[in-house]
Amino acid sequence: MKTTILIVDDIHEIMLKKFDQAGIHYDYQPDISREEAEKIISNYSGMVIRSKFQVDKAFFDLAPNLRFIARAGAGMDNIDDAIAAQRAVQLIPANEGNRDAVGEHMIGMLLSLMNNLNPSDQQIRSGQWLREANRGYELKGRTVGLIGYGHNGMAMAKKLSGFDVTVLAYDKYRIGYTDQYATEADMKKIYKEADVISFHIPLTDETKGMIDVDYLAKFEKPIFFLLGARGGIVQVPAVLSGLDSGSILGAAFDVLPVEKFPKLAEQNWYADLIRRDNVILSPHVAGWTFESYYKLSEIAADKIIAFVAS
Ligand SMILES: O=C(O)CC[C@@H](O)C(=O)O
Repeated sequence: MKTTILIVDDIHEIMLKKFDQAGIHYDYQPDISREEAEKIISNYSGMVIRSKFQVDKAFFDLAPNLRFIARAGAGMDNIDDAIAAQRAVQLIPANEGNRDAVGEHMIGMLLSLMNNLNPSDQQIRSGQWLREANRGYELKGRTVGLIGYGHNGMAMAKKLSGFDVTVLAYDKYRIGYTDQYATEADMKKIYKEADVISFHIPLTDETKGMIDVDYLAKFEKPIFFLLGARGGIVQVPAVLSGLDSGSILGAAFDVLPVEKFPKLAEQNWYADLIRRDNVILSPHVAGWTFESYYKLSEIAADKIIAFVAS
């Protein structure tokens, strides 16, 4: 079957240009609904997605000719990878495309938390000039624990290298590496030494809800907590308890277990989360820059072209 790709989400035109140059056929249908995609997917050998819909067993059953699914993004949690493996459908992520964006965003959130930028900005807008209440903390000399050391974790470590911090990285799947930006560590060392923790791991059956009260209780020092991976890995009430007890000094969430309104506002932890000055939130945009929009599409296109040629 000739390679024909269905692109079901909004991508940068660089991808289409690259496919044109490589002579690859595609249908660019960024507004297609899942129902419409289900009707036509059997005609395609490849698919490009972002976060639009879950590619589950029901969808795979309608796609007997599919050889690959590429994601113009990093996380592949909206694809059933077990079914993909069973059906020999290659999954192609493009995580190199937004790692810089995520690293910069998470460091921005951290610096903002450590220097009270959000509350002080709001205070000035409401006529309050409070200096002592806004005394900040410095990052220099602290230890940052990275949990997950793939593309995103490594980009974060590299960006932290100018801050005079110690970076400890734990990755269950990368034992025995060394690089100039982070020191490999087990979780025991991170629990003991980290002042800041940042998660760079995917959402899987194993990681779902893993950041709970017991997990957070293992950290021996008060920590700043950063989450820019997937909201599904955290139990938000556990972080709120840590903020109450002082074992968490501040928390930054670019992702939440439930995203978008109105569902987010219906969560029983939402009101408690948003009332706090030492919490900073962004709407799943850490990897969402003008530059990453281009790079994600460019990298996904290059990987698809290489896969098709192989
Ligand atoms: O495309 C998106 O909406 C998600 C972006 C990001 O979380 C990713 O997995 O690359």
